[in-house]
Amino acid sequence: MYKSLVMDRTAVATLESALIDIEWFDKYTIPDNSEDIRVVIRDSTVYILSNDADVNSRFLVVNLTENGVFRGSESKKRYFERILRVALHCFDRNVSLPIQWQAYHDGSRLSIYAESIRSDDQNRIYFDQNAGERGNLYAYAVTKGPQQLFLVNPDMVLYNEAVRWIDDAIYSEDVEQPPVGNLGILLSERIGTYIGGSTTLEQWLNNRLNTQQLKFVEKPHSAPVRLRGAAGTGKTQAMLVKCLKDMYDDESQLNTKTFAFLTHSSALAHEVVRGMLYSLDPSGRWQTLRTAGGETKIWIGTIYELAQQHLNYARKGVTPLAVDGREGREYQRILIDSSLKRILNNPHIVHGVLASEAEFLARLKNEESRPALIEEIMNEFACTLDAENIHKGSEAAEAYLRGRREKWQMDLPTADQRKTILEIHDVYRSLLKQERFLSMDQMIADYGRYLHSHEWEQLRDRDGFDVIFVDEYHYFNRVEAMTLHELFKSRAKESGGWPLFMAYDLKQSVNDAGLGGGFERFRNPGVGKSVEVELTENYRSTPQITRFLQDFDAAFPSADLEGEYNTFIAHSRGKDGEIPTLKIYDTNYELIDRVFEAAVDKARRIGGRRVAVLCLVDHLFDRYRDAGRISGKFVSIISRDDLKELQFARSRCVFSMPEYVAGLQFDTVYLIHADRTDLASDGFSPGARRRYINRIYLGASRAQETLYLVSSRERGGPSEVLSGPLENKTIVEV
Ligand SMILES: Nc1ncnc2c1ncn2[C@@H]1O[C@H](COP(=O)(O)OP(=O)(O)OP(=O)(O)O)[C@@H](O)[C@H]1O
Repeated sequence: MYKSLVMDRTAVATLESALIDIEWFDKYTIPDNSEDIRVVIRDSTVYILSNDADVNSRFLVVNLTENGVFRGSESKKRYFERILRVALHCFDRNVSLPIQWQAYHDGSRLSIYAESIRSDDQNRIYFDQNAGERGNLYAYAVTKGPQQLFLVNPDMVLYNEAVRWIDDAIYSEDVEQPPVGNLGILLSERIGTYIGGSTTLEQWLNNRLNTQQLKFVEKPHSAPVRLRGAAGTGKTQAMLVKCLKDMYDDESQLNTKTFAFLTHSSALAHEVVRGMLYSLDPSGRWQTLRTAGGETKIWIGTIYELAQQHLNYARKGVTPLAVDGREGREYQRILIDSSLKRILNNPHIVHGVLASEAEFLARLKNEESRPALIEEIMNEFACTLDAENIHKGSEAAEAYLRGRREKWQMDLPTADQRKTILEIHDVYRSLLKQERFLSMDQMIADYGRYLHSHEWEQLRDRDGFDVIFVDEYHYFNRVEAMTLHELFKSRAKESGGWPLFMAYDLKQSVNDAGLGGGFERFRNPGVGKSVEVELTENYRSTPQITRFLQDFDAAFPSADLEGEYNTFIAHSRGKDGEIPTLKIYDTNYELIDRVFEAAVDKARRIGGRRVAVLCLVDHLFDRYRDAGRISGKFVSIISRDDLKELQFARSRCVFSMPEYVAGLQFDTVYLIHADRTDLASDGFSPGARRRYINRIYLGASRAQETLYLVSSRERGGPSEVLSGPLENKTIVEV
């Protein structure tokens, strides 16, 4: 019924974190308790305006007609979410666009994918970022499949009609009263606001931070600092307090420094980090700050997004393959499986290279242990070959064949075995190429080269940063970590080193990315010798859950990882709660039925986004997600980029795997399938064992109040790693 929608920046930011249902798109109304934003209608345009809007503001204009952005779309909600994010990106410059959206620029025109790359239709949404030549963002069309930007032209008559009444709407007193009934919108908090609570920056600095956190926050910008601490010790919190404090301090002085806050996941940056910043300063002032020279003061996002900004891949028609989500990994697994099969049919390998490697060949051929083997190979590709830019025929390959291997790496004692892995890798790369996919590691390798180019040498003092914070440093592989110091402006170096602040907990990493390049890169991350600050008090979990985590700690291998791996878990600062429990069911079906019954019951009482069922086994996770018996009971998070789904949980619980909810916390966690079978199988190397234990630790440490571990007799009963805690009664069987 309306032809266009017009919103100012603050209204966009408010709606971007709101829960919007499909009904909202019938009327575009806002609840009347929202003090900051209001709706005004003029002709056939809806204006959603905040108190900040004035004639000089920049506006988002959306074409709602039949030829507009929702044309034929079943998923207006998702399209609209993306449009809002593009608007924030365009207005603030410090909000990045996830690389999976494949943003493509041409002059002021921009297009992105309208939906997840998992969806079949390849619709793209089109924008003009300088509509009417006054910096407005006009979302004007959608096409099936990508088209040349200059061929998709905006309807400017509609645009002019939409902006004609802006001034009038801003000063208008006649605000639309919302009808009674379901408006389809709930103005809600970001996920990070829930983690950060309602404590402001000042309160944190005056009386909340503990001594160690304060010590970290007060560190000067003259050397890199590494912040180590177990899960829930307040690493992210301390990093954000420091980031905001340093930014505001600089603003009140010379106001020259620019800051970057990097994480490994785009959604974590956008939902959690920004939400926590909003908690620290609800005015949101930090996001529009500029330096005296007019530069955006803070940039928040992933290193991939920075790489994409600089390399502009979308223009070149190649798609980076994201592997930290379930689908990306599954796809990678299929490619590795095909590559392996091809190699096993290659007589040159089977009868030549592996002629005297009967045992290894049998391992490659064994179909039963294939999934575990593929897992190992995937880790070898990501954390050694791709991370170090090693491939068949390259110079580095020679060193790979003969070099010494670290204990954490896949067990490949002979050159012939490694040669075979290189061959599999080579086939895998050609399969990727056929699909015009680029792995993230290849993208970062290219980015590393770009950062050494003359072009960057010219641009770094304009586009680089003075201070860089890196959360989740344990997810950064060696090559990614090496790009960090190239991102500084050249003036950032003070006497001792560069201001790089990194937080990590190697035990939370479910792959070995953080181990590549040895521990030296933590102590000296290429920008000078780092100073260590260790956090030891757990603020997330109850004393009972913390005691279980301490006990479980003994299951980790130690010694060989030079102290960086070990984090000390001291006591909890939380209130007392129940002792974590272990539940054992006879069959997988019984397990899943009972767990979801209980989880949904709890979700109804305390809210779905506070209850999580986390599965430890990939194939079971996939199977259950499609199982009719629990459908409708959960929202699933199958990649780190799905975090927004949490907001739609309501009375359903969250269903995911530990690695996709890293950085988050839940009141209640059911950690399912901590079964004996997994560690008992032959295919498990020491590395795979460590990663498995990391996964349990990561999952269990998401719980604040209540933790259940759940096993199935069908898969051998409780995992052996639980025997210590069971003996010490830090977990009790019920
Ligand atoms: N000094 C403190 N006093 C009270 N609460 C705190 C303190 N420090 C952190 N917290 C709270 O503890 C919770 C966990 O903090 P945070 O997410 O920063 O931990 P983390 O070390 O980054 O955890 P993880 O590594 O598991 O992601 C948050 O709710 C945070 O606000």
